[in-house]
Amino acid sequence: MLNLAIVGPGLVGSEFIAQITRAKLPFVRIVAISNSRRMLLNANGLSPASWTTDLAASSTQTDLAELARHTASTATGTPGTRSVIVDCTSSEHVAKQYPNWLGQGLSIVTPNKKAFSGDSALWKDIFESAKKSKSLVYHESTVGAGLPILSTLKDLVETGDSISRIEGIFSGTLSYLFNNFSSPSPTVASASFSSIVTKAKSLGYTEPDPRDDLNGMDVARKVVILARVAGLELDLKTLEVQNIVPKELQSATSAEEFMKALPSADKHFDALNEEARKEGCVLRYVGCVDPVNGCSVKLAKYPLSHPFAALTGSDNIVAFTTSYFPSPLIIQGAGAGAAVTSFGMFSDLLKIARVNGLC
Ligand SMILES: NC(=O)C1=CN([C@@H]2O[C@H](COP(=O)(O)OP(=O)(O)OC[C@H]3O[C@@H](n4cnc5c(N)ncnc54)[C@H](OP(=O)(O)O)[C@@H]3O)[C@@H](O)[C@H]2O)C=CC1
Ligand SMILES: N[C@@H](CC=O)C(=O)O
Ligand code: NA
Repeated sequence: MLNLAIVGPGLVGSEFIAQITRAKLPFVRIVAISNSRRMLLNANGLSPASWTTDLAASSTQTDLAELARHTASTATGTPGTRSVIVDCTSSEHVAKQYPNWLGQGLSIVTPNKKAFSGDSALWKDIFESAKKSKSLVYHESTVGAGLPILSTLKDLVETGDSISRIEGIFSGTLSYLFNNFSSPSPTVASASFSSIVTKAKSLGYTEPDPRDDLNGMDVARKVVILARVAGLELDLKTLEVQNIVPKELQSATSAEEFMKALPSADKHFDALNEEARKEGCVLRYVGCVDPVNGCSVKLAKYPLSHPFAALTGSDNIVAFTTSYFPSPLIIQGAGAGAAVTSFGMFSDLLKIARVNGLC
């Protein structure tokens, strides 16, 4: 069996529960669900049909240490059973628990970027703890949502390839935003910048706080994760990141206040777009990992003939230039949204099931 604790059943977490419920896998059971306030624990399995109302009615306050103890204990003394915490939050506090959880024999599946892009000491602790306790950590959805970007990179590295450059559009939100706002087609009249951000939020592409997308930090975190999986030492603190939020909006005290004020920046973005258009280019927000020339995260102009200019929807695109692939290996597709993100987490879960001989 795989006994799951779902931490953070928000947009992505509830879609994940829906996907595993639809799949009716006989070896998967949810033994805990917790949001930031309440939790449900049941070693025999929670009801996937009524978890929303059950959680809302629960009088048990969230206690992550108790949740971990409970979840780990459901596998104790039961050969062939593994307990997995599925962290669907964007919380740094939750991410900091991973080394301890892994040490208790719990495995981790997560789309939360915080643990892998934060302090490099946390990265080391996580993987050392996992190795020591033979626990598993999978985080495919932290880069390009469900697109097989990290598994491909890991395979390249582990088969002895040498990475020359990883370049791409890694934000579903910024892809959707600039594909619509800065279209290569002269006949497409773009909607206002602020209204496209609002649409991206309603489609579930943005971070819980859309400022984390627009300030470049979401892409920066992905670039750090890619660099580290490629074997480089990179830290958020030393990476140059272009924040596209105009200065006067940077002091907004909440996401709501920021979204309300965003239309005042529309003229600024219109001017940037017009400047690119006059040069025969479009605007795209791009991340790059380059072991020799350095890593970067910035808004840049691309000619209409460039593959980045032809992107549509919330697509991500990544080009790996390596010794094996001097003509780059390219992965492209929807890179944000609850369905594709959960797909990536579900595939990670199946990897754990395979290691355990369950499928
Ligand atoms: N949307 C996308 O396309 C993608 C998202 N991701 C990542 O997926 C993750 C989830 O995003 P999303 O579903 O949009 O986020 P939501 O804001 O919808 O959900 C977050 C959930 O986390 C819970 N939570 C927050 N802090 C804690 C805590 N300390 N303890 C327990 N639960 C907590 C919240 O509980 P409460 O309701 O009580 O606050 C809520 O249930 C993020 O890390 C995001 O970066 C990754 C790839 C793509
Ligand atoms: N907000 C992110 C979600 C996935 O990581 C994005 O837009 O790509
Ligand atoms: Na991915």
